Amino acid sequence: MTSAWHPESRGTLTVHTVNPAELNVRLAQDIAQRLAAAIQARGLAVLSVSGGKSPVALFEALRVIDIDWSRVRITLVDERCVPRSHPDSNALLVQTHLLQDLAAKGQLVFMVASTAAPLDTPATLAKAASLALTAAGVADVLVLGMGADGHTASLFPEAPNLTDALDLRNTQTCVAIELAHPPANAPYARITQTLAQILSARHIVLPLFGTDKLNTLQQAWKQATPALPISCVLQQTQTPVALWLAN
Ligand SMILES: O=C(O)[C@H](O)[C@@H](O)[C@H](O)[C@H](O)COP(=O)(O)O
Repeated sequence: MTSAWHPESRGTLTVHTVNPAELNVRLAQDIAQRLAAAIQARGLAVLSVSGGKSPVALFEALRVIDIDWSRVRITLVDERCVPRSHPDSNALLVQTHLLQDLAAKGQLVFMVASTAAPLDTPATLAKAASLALTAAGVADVLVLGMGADGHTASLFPEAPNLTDALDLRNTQTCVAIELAHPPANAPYARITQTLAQILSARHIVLPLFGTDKLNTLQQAWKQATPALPISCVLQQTQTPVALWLAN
């Protein structure tokens, strides 16, 4: 973000600009409060999380907060098509950093991304993940990340089926994404919630650190464009979105 640009809250989009050292703790508290309120209201809560590196500190801050984790169902916003024991598996990331602590043991409904069954293809994994998402129910909180290229979840600008995945009339909840040139740090086929599924959440949070991402955010702030899939989340007015920015 250029120093002159500070996004302001607008409509269903709330901006929290926070001291970087406090951001994950404050966001974890906000998420925990929302999950506790959902448990109070409906007897259970659903938390849907993205992978990547950014959420690790958030998961560590979240897992020590004392809510009734046995009533929390956790799903993945997206997953790499690797075994769940693979170091780049988002499922493993959640298992390692969020569920490590007893207090965070929860009823896990995971998007299935294990290649345990050798015949599993990204398409069959996406189907299995759709079933898991349906079983979990509407996400009370959905945590997004964003790449400097403007992707979110595994909705990458160059995904061959991006138009379908962004089409709000698409009734699929999860689709396979197979990129001709996947990111070097995670060169895998993926499965991802569709935009419609992401926006079915009751509340979306997007924590962002780093100037490169804030510069991308500034572009996405202007208009919705498939060239920056995150812009389709920022420009919609159906679902509350909270941006948590490090100042
Ligand atoms: O599986 C993934 O990689 C994530 O779901 C992805 O969408 C992530 O949120 C962004 O790529 C940002 O990743 P970082 O937090 O590592 O920058």
